[in-house]
Amino acid sequence: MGRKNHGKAHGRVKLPVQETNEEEGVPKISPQKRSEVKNLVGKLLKVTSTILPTPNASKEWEIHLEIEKLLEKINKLESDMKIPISDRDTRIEEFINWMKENGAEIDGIKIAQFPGYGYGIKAEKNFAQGDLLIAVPRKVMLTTENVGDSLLGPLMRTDPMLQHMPNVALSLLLLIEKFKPDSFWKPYIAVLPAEYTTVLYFKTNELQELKGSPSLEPALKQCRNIARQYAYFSNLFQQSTDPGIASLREVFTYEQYCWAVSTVMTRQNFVPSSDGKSMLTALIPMWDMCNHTNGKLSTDFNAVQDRSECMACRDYQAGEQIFIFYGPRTNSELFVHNGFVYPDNEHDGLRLKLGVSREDPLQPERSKLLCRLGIPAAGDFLLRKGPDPVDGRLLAFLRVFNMGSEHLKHWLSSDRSCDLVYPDCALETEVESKMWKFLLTRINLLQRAYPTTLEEDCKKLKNPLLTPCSLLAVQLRISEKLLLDAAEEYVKQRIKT
Ligand SMILES: C[S@@+](CC[C@H](N)C(=O)[O-])C[C@H]1O[C@@H](n2cnc3c(N)ncnc32)[C@H](O)[C@@H]1O
Repeated sequence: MGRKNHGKAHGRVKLPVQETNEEEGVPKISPQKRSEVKNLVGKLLKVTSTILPTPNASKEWEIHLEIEKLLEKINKLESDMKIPISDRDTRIEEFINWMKENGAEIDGIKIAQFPGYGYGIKAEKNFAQGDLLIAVPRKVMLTTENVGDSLLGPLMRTDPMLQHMPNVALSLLLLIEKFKPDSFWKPYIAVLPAEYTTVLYFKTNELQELKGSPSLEPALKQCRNIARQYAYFSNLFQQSTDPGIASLREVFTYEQYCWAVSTVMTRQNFVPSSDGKSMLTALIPMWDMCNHTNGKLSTDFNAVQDRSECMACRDYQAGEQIFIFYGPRTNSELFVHNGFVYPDNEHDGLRLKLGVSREDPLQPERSKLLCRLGIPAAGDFLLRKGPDPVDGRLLAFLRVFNMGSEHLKHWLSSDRSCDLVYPDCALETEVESKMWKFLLTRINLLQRAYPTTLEEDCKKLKNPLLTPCSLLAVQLRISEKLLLDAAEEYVKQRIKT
């Protein structure tokens, strides 16, 4: 598909390396600095590959600090390869023309700035729910199907990371296209943000705002994974004798990798492959300018017209911002994977790590009953936002977790054990009361882990000097605390009755 549609844009062309800017190439760094980077990358690979036998937040933080120190040195050395950033604002018209020339249907909408959102899509006429808003032909999408035809093709066929992680492959492809002067996707890449507020862009003091939050651990994991990927590819590119890869080596820095990964993380979608047999990770120009709101998914792939179609998820008046629904994600997930927090999130929830201890003498019985219910004996459970914070899965786990041996025996021999997921299941009062008290203790422990109060956070949010990343961390803390407070109230009511 790629070769047929885009001709030489996908061909194996060597990236030019000159001494000036993004349009012409990237300035080189000295052989001495390159060798220093190589040395630091070796250390980075080692630190990022540390295996912790059990999850340990303070050890994870120590590792993060070590990683940060190495990355700081690497960034300094690689700063010679920095390129000036062009203003995306000045490239919008060219991008819109490119989209239309390539068959996109984008009448009645435009790209505009919205405070607090960056760019977004604005309605220029009225749209009714279900109307077609944006149609993007496959031709302009950047997908993992394009990787095979690119400089990465030979590596893709042998490298396990590229084969198993399509988002990584797409990130590297995006970098290749960014630095290819005649890239077909140049008008698209020119309107992408120059930087992001994903956790990869957080400074140590900004990440510290998450102290006590259950979101700190996944945020640190994300930083560690991306640093490891960078180290892995940096090493690989240094050693490769492939001329295509040698060109990639000249532009590959930690900063550029973070940019590419963050672009893919915050904008990716999935489309069917050209033969319809599998799903591809894809960047969909224009559609990816839409910001998120509560609602229903309203984008689909039209196989007949070979294009992605986005419908209005509600009525829109001319002048309004048009939103889409990204999917049911918690604020913690939006924070770690999408670089924003959505205070009105209907799908918000808080991850509770729960598990039956191997030391528990009743562990075999509990595990057996949980298994019967299709629930793992250890794992992540979600405490939901809203009037009904405990879903059936969590409820059943808590019940089984708090049963005595007689109760377990009863429920293991009962053919009604599936009822344990329902709130109105006729359960022994003793178990019910024990489990609500257990949940209350867990909620209180989480609440006490935060070093600040909700009032202090709300006050901090109003500080005009707060950086965008700190602002997100404080917003996340607030949404977590509000959720915990509401869940605490709910559980206290259950204990009373
Ligand atoms: C797919 S892009 C949307 C276009 C983006 N605003 C831009 O300027 O290119 C997703 C990014 O938009 C921002 N975003 C999307 N929905 C948002 C929301 N409801 N509130 C705040 N930021 C949002 C976040 O920065 C997110 O990473």
